[in-house]
Amino acid sequence: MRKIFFGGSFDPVHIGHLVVARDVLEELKPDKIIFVPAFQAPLKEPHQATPQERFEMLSIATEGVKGFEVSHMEIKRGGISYTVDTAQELFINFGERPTFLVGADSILSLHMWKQPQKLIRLAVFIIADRNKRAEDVRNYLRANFPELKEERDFYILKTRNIDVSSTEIRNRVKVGKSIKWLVPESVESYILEKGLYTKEQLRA
Ligand SMILES: Nc1ncnc2c1ncn2[C@@H]1O[C@H](COP(=O)(O)OP(=O)(O)OP(=O)(O)O)[C@@H](O)[C@H]1O
Ligand SMILES: O=C(O)c1ccc[n+]([C@@H]2O[C@H](COP(=O)([O-])O)[C@@H](O)[C@H]2O)c1
Repeated sequence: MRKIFFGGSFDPVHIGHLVVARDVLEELKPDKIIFVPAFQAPLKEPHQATPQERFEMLSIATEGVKGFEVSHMEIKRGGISYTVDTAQELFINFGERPTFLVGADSILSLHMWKQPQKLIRLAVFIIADRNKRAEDVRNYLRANFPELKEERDFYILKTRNIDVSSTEIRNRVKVGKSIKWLVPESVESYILEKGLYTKEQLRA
């Protein structure tokens, strides 16, 4: 496995994203994990930070980490960032099924994604078993996509469970609660510089 693509809104990137990517890097030893910030994630409200800001936060958070990269392919494409379109683009460029890393919570909505039947033929999924949901994921995939075979079309990988989401971070910011330690330290000065959140909201 040479490259693993990790899509998301990353609004903002948080330590949960970095820990899961690190666990997958150590376990599967791909050449690269490539973070792919969406221009606009499907099934989500418009993002708070701009695509450029989310790309830059990711670049700062992953700077100097061997094996981590950030791609602007979905930002460049614009519009709604459907994974099937990204998979198709990668398939054409590399001539093989691309591998996507997704959290267990996200894969459980696969039936609502654009052209899921086409997507599952085009791509392979590494599913990060967050919150011990491996059995839920297996049952869900068996019921909705019986043609998928574990260890061929999808892999379920145990990762550390860091209980944080970008929504929680944005909600904490709204009520003036600290987000220190939830976002990578290296991103804090960017956040302040861009006025995304205030100094008080980053306090320890
Ligand atoms: N704490 C976490 N641990 C493991 N995986 C995570 C974690 N948070 C998000 N992910 C996964 O990272 C990917 C990108 O997620 P995204 O950027 O949308 O973050 P999020 O924190 O889930 O955002 P939101 O709260 O806005 O839904 C998804 O596949 C998601 O399941
Ligand atoms: O293609 C779709 O219809 C689709 C629907 C929901 C989510 N996704 C992708 O799944 C990844 C995780 O997204 P999310 O919203 O579950 O955090 C991200 O790369 C999204 O673009 C893709």
